[in-house]
Amino acid sequence: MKISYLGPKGTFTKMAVDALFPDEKAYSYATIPQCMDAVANGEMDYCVVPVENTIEGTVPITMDYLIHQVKLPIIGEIVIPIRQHLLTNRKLALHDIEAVYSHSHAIAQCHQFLHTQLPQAATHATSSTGTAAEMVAGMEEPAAAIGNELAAKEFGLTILREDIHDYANNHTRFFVLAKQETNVPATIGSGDQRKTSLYVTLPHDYAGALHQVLAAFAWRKINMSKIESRPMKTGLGNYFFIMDVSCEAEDILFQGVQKELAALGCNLTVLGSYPIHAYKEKAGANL
Ligand SMILES: O=C(O)C(=O)C[C@]1(C(=O)O)C=C[C@@H](O)C=C1
Repeated sequence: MKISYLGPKGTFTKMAVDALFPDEKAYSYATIPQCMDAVANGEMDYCVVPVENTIEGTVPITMDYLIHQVKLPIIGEIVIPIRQHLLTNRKLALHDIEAVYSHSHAIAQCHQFLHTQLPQAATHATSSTGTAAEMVAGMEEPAAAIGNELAAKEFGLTILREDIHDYANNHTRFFVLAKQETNVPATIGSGDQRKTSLYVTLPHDYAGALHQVLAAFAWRKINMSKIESRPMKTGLGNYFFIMDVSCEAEDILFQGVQKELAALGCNLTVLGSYPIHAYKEKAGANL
């Protein structure tokens, strides 16, 4: 089994891969779209991609690429705790740090820390937190990376400040994508708890359109755990809606929703029905 993930080493995505596929070979790619392409073109069996963070919300590149570019079913989900640390290649005083490197989502999770503790430092977005750690490891100038303990270990960095994310409850949700709906690998979980992700486009803009969509789920008592609007990229004000619901796409009630929305002229596309992996933090792990 081959799994692609956002590399190089020491990324949060790698932590998710290690939890989901402890015994499989994982291959690092430089970007999230490259991870997905590798599954679409058959190089890899699965990819693990970040989709949503407690502090910063959706990872737009993942959802946009999944919906507009590659059609890969979601076959699993994992949520892992995120601890952001300030990493340097030597002992430095905070006021001497001139630049901070990290993934844009990691920088966004630490805005307040950067604003109050490192006002002099320029921030630079990198393709992942692992890339930032790798870059900072080789720098002469006083710079820091934002990343996890795994990255500190992999690249021999010092943790100058621990837990610099602005809100204590910091978690990121990851999807497992496959080329087609398959038997889900046992480590992802067969789970009693399952979800379906989908998106809905409205036929046109009219009063109560979204209300009608929501009502189709509501009166069938299908619980919706997330709804988000994303631009259709066709013109200002044109949006579609991504939703997560707590049932299977095969559920008779869900099929009723599909029929009702079709009758209203809406388009409902299922992105996947999948189990939720129960993440267990390793005892003593500082991750
Ligand atoms: O850069 C990493 O370490 C990643 O795995 C990417 C990513 C993300 O895109 O949200 C994953 C988890 C954290 O929220 C920060 C960054």
